[in-house]
Amino acid sequence: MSKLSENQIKEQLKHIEDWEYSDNAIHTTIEFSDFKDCFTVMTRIAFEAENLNHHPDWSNVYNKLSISLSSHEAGGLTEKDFQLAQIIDGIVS
Ligand SMILES: C[C@H](O)[C@H](O)[C@H]1CNC2=NC(N)=NC(=O)C2=N1
Repeated sequence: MSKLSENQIKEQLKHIEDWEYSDNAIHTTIEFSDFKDCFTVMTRIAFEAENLNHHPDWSNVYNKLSISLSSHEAGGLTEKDFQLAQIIDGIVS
C-alpha cells in the first residue's frame, strides 16, 4: 500500500475524530473509567487489527490508552491507518 501525500492526509484527517498528525503518524489518547473498560476496548481493537493485518503502536497505563498509527513498511501513513482509526473511533464512541 502506498504512502499518502500531505494533501491526501489532510483530506483523510477530516474523517476521523480526536487524532493528531505528527512525525509521520496519527496519534490519540483515550481515557476510560477503569482498567477493565480500557482493556476490553483494547481486545476489540486487537481483533480488528488482526482482521486488517494492520497493527497499532500503543501503550496503556491503568485507564488510559495511547495509540499511534503508521505503516511501517511504507514509512508513513497509508489508507490502512485511516481505516483502522475509523474503526477505533467506532468502537470507542
Ligand atoms: C507481514 C505483514 O503484512 C506486515 O508485517 C504488516 C503487519 N502489520 C502492520 N502494521 C502496521 N502498523 N504497519 C505495517 O507496516 C504492518 N505490516
